[in-house]
Amino acid sequence: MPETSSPAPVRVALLGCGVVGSQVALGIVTNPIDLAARVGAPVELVGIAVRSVDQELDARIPRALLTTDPVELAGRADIVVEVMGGIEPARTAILRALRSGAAVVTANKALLAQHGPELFEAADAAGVDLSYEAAVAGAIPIIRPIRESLAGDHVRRILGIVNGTTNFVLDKMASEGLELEQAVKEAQALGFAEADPTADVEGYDAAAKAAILASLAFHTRVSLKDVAREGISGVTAADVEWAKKTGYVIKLLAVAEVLGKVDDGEISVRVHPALVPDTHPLASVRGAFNAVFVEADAAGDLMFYGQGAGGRPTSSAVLGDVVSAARRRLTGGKGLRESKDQRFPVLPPEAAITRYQVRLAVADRPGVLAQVAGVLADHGVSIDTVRQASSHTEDESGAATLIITTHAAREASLATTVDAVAALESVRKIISVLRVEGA
Ligand SMILES: NC(=O)C1=CN([C@@H]2O[C@H](COP(=O)(O)OP(=O)(O)OC[C@H]3O[C@@H](n4cnc5c(N)ncnc54)[C@H](O)[C@@H]3O)[C@@H](O)[C@H]2O)C=CC1
Ligand SMILES: N[C@@H](CC=O)C(=O)O
Ligand code: NA
Repeated sequence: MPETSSPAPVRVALLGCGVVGSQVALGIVTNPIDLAARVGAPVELVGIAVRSVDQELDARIPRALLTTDPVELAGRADIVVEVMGGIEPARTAILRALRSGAAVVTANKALLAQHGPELFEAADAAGVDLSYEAAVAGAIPIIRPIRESLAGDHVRRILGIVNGTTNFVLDKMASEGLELEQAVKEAQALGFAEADPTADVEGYDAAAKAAILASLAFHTRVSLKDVAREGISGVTAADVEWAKKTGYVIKLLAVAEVLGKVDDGEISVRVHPALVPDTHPLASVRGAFNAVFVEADAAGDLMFYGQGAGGRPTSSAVLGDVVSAARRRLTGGKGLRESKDQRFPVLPPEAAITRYQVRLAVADRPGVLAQVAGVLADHGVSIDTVRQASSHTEDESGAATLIITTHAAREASLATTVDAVAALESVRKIISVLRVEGA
């Protein structure tokens, strides 16, 4: 019988062995036969970069692979998996890997949203893959569907719950009446939160993911600084309670949409807490789960749902990218190029079109509602619904509460209108202003 030579192993370097990295390592070391069968060659873990070689490690992960030099390790592998987080040394290590001809798999949305162009150019120049399925919505396959499956369609709008921590926190506030800080601590203990949870709470993590999704969906480079961002630290227990009473739930949403012609318009990309009707599919997304709702011209509405955070779920997306990159390594061919030919202008935040629900405390006397409605009309903002709660509310004693929901208008005119309403003598206080999406 002729002797067939077995293919050389595909060498994988793992940069980071924390919540995600440890699960990736376990996926490789505990599953070698399956991985080899899927790839067509053995997959060999050649090193693991960590901050300290004394860090806790699952006994199945060989300690001998540990190093504290991620940049050096990045130069001696066929595939480099970056799950350290942060900007440096992740950026330098990835550039080193790409320039040495290695494919890179990363979960680092913060890095991609800030330094994407430099990294994609290095990947294009080397003709290798730079894959990042885990960077948006953890385990949910969303990068590949938008980048590849929908590449022949026009995406009009993306509405996503893309941060597990804040969804978990808002859910805990609504269902168990927990305070925000207490719920954040639980999310940290469960491994959902970023190293600094401010990135989750203040919407930076979701904004980075929104930039990545918008870039792919609209074939335009969108970076973190293009995304209007507001986190959930201003959301109160009373907001959550009123949302429920008025038929909504509060979600931190990432919104990316084309305004105007689908192939020649302008795009708006933003992250903010929003009231979502309790009948909308996104309203039923609980805990740390994520969901991305995509509206495309030909495909219509699509929804992608699953675990958006956590070590094991996220490792599924990382390992999927590793298998794809390893297969390409074996079969040959260049990595996928970045698609950035459309160049839609990105609108400033004030040009976004949205709806507001304004909750305000007003003097409890006749004629006040008409006054407030008059100000809205003067500013060309039309009212969808008004609700008046009984006097002596919890928000302001001796006052009545008005809850006004507007029709869609430019963000700038809605903001000016709220200022004009606040200036009325009969208005004691604007208690909260929340945007309404998905209605
Ligand atoms: N935890 C999650 O649910 C998800 C995390 N991600 C992303 O995955 C990446 C990693 O996140 P986690 O695993 O949660 O972080 P982690 O903090 O649990 O782990 C980080 C690992 O990288 C190592 N590391 C950090 N800086 C290093 C340096 N300078 N040199 C050598 N090693 C270094 C640490 O020793 C640790 O092993 C981040 O980019 C994060 O945004 C993405 C999706 C979900
Ligand atoms: N901190 C992030 C982790 C996944 O990207 C989140 O909470 O979603
Ligand atoms: Na994903």
